[in-house]
Amino acid sequence: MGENEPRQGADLKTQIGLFVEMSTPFFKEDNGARWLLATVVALTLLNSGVSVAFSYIGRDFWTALSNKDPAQFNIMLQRFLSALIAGVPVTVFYRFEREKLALAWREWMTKRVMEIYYSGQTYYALEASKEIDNPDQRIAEDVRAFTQVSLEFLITVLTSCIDLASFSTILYSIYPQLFIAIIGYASVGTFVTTKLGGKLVGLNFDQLQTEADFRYSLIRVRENAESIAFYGGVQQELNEVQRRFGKALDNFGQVIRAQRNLEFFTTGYRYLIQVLPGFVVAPLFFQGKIELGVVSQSYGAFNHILGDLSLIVNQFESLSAFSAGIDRLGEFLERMRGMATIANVTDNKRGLLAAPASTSSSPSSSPSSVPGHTALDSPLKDNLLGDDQPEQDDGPKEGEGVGVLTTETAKGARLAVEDVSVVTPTGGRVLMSGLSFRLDDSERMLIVGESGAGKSSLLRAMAGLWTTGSGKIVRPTKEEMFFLPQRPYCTLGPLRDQITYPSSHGGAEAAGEDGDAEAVEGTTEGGSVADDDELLDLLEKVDLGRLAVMMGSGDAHAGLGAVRDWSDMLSLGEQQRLAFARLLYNKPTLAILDESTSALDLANEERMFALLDTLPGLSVVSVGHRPSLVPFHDTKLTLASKGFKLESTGSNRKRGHGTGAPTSANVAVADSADSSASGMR
Ligand SMILES: Nc1ncnc2c1ncn2[C@@H]1O[C@H](COP(=O)(O)OP(=O)(O)OP(=O)(O)O)[C@@H](O)[C@H]1O
Repeated sequence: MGENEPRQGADLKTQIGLFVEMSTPFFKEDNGARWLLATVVALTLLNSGVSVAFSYIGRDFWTALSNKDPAQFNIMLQRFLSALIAGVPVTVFYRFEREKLALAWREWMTKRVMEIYYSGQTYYALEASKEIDNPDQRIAEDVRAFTQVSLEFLITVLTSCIDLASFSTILYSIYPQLFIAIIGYASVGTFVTTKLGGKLVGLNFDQLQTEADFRYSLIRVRENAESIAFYGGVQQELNEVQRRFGKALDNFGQVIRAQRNLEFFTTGYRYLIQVLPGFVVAPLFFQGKIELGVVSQSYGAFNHILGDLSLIVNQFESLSAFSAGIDRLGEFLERMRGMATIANVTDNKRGLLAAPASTSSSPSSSPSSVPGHTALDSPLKDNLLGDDQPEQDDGPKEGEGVGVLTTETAKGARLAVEDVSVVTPTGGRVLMSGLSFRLDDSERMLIVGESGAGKSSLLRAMAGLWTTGSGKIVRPTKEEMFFLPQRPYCTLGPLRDQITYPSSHGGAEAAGEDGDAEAVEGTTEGGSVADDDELLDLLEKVDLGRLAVMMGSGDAHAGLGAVRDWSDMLSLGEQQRLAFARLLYNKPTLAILDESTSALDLANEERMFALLDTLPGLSVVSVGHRPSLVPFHDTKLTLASKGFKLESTGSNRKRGHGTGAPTSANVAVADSADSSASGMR
């Protein structure tokens, strides 16, 4: 995860703007939220009333006691009990409704941020751009802190306003000059505190980041434990984890030093309050114009008001942590909003938290939200391209501005690559240019070439993940296309989900995924919409039938509901075979396979390719190094540093549908490619 340069917090005006932009949409969009807020405000007022009532009742109670007045004492006792009956529910509900609002706000905001993050290919683009560190922490932690602290702050401000209104009147009536003195004192205090403590905002920002980086390094070791153990690389990992921990500690050292410096002022500020009112009203007292009781009353009022006016001085440390959180969240949302993938589907004027039009439903139900089966309709041009980069008609050359590789989807289409150049999104390296070919119904093409030649990158362009370059790619809709990435991916959830992924109807509900701990390890109930027999049949086909039996302790149907860490448990080859079962289940018309049999023995490889024949009309583009792959394909595209070459493999494989040899279109392209294979790198 990227480790950004230490940064300064945004200025106050920007922060206030960000705060308003991030805090208002919940209350604008959700009627229930407005009611809840109104209830909380009303209960805050009532709660203040309860405190005042108790203070008066307490005063009279003690007066009756000291006056030895039993009748008055009994009356006060009754009043106290009545106030207790009325006051307790107010105080309890005041707290409960506040927590309820905080919970509802967090739920709304976290869901909205996740919708934005998972819409289109934002999560992928953000990861590729490396510009935002630890999005996980921003979604999980920063949103929670934002909603909670905002609410606390709102309540504090509200209570302070009520307090201020009541005690200002008292103080002003005692001595107007004292009132003016208090305003001046609080203003100077606030100004000096913000100046002295300004550094804390940036330091708190860095603290959040360094802590997240440290946590990420620990998670990486856990996730790659086996590889690290094989390499014996634990010392190096430990060094890195310690380095990151050291950075977090160093920064925290700076935080406490900045806090210490600030406290020299704030502590003095607080002590001075003890003599300041006396200093102002003493002349009046010495002249006999006021009594000692008035001096003591003015002290009480002064302290109340100063407490209210000194919110910033007293709360600066927590406010600075809060403002660092605003910064991180604002940066995250702004970066996502800046991406074409979001900008295309939303109205930018509606603000940072506007819902992406493409994800009105929950992110998990959208196939575009998950790796492995990519959304193909929203290219990431701004993110992967940067702003103001010119479009090019001709193939780009090294060092030139980067153009846009356009992609078109057409239902029922296969694949047409028209004069395509692919450029790396960072560094602008031209991987290939002037590439054209067409893949028809049932045709299969193998892409080969030296490591780093750009094979996977061409697949990324076909999937719409990379749009840097030029030319046009026509492909089927995302539902008709299936992509098996180089690294097999196993989703969290039961075995059933591993086969149906990314179709969401396979078993998320069946696995009881509403947050129960059972989803981590164990066996879940069946009851999926998907036909379990069909799923077991698919497992048999890819030679994984015993897996379900084993997981279900002899009952294969029960085994489909077993939840394990599949990526960890299954061998690479087993995961690759599982991916083929997934492909068969999803029945695409175009399959894109990136070295998807690299971990299989030759017999299993043949078996997997034979399974592809069972999907009628399926066209395949695969990438692979092994010569054994050639007979399973009709054409071969060779990518090399000097150019590319497209040729027939001469395979006489039996097709499910279509002709037995490369089409005339392909042959024509192959010829021209042969003669003009140039313009690369
Ligand atoms: N996000 C990126 N930004 C810049 N360069 C990248 C990025 N991703 C990959 N590259 C570079 O692009 C080149 C082509 O990578 P690609 O993964 O397409 O190679 P490949 O032909 O599939 O290699 P292999 O056979 O080793 O998998 C490599 O030099 C790689 O370092």
